[in-house]
Amino acid sequence: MAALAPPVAAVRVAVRRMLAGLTGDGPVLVACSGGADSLALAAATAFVAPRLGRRAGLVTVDHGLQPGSAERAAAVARWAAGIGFDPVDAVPVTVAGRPGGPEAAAREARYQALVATARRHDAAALLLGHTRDDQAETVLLALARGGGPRGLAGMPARRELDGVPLLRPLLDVGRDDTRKACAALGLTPWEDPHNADPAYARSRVRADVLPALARALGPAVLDNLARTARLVAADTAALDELAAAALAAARSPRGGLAVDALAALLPAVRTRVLHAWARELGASPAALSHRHVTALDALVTGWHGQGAVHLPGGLRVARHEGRLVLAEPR
Ligand SMILES: Nc1ncnc2c1ncn2[C@@H]1O[C@H](COP(=O)(O)OP(=O)(O)OP(=O)(O)O)[C@@H](O)[C@H]1O
Repeated sequence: MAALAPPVAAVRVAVRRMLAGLTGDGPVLVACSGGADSLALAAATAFVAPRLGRRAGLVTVDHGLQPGSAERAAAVARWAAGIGFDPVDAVPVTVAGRPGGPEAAAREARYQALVATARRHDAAALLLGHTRDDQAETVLLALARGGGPRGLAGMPARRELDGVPLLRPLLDVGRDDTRKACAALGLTPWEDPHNADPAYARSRVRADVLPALARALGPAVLDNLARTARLVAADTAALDELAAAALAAARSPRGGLAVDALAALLPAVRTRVLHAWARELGASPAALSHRHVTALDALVTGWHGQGAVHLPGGLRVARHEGRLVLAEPR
């Protein structure tokens, strides 16, 4: 018997690690575009899941944005059914008419369809094919955009979306390995033209910035960026927990938050408390910026009788009798 190619083994090990601790009886569902990352993930899951006593399903989304996209989705679904995935779904979505740019709209439509499919099948988890390279790109983009620790924490290996556990087993596997794994298994990945389109910041990071960094600083750069994300994610989770407890303790029985309690907090905890509270009041997370939180913070730490702070969604927060309170809309 031919020896197992190391990249194939690396992807299988990563998937086995992630699935080993999974609870729930339903199938695991691989989100597969047909690209090298999710194709390698799918092939590994088809091998590993049954050996762990789990059913493996696959879902592919047709964004309908390129000629031939329906055929691509159908080809992925045929391949999946042929190697034993069950259930297999090819789900068409409508991207036009959603808010945000085309990339954000496609992403939103994709996640909605993926999660809806996972719920329909009572899936134990939805598996995504993001790799260490994707993580490194995410961290660099967040750094360049001033995203703060939450951005630098990158993509989590596990999180829940609408009750569905989203898992990213390949965050420690390089894109090189997913390509090599596909080649070793005789699989031909679909090349998404968007991935090479210089109109997208992520494509430019992928094609120009990361290779330049690796040339200048050595190939460990990718690993180091991904490790940075893990370290920051752990710190961020700890700060979030402290902030949740501090928010509960700062609530005033008369409504709003007590300024004294807020003033006693460390700045990193206080800004998180204010951010969480503003979201609770109804400010949309996407529109809530550093500037808004800084203005709220000034009501606590730089008080000089200033007026109410305006938050997204027409909300106004004022300092009143030692509390931060939601002011009446004008
Ligand atoms: N059309 C799709 N249908 C199903 N899942 C998708 C689709 N597009 C992306 N995904 C899932 O989201 C993950 C990230 O996709 P994205 O396009 O951001 O990265 P990528 O590196 O190009 O991944 P891939 O090589 O697998 O296409 C994919 O690995 C896959 O799990």
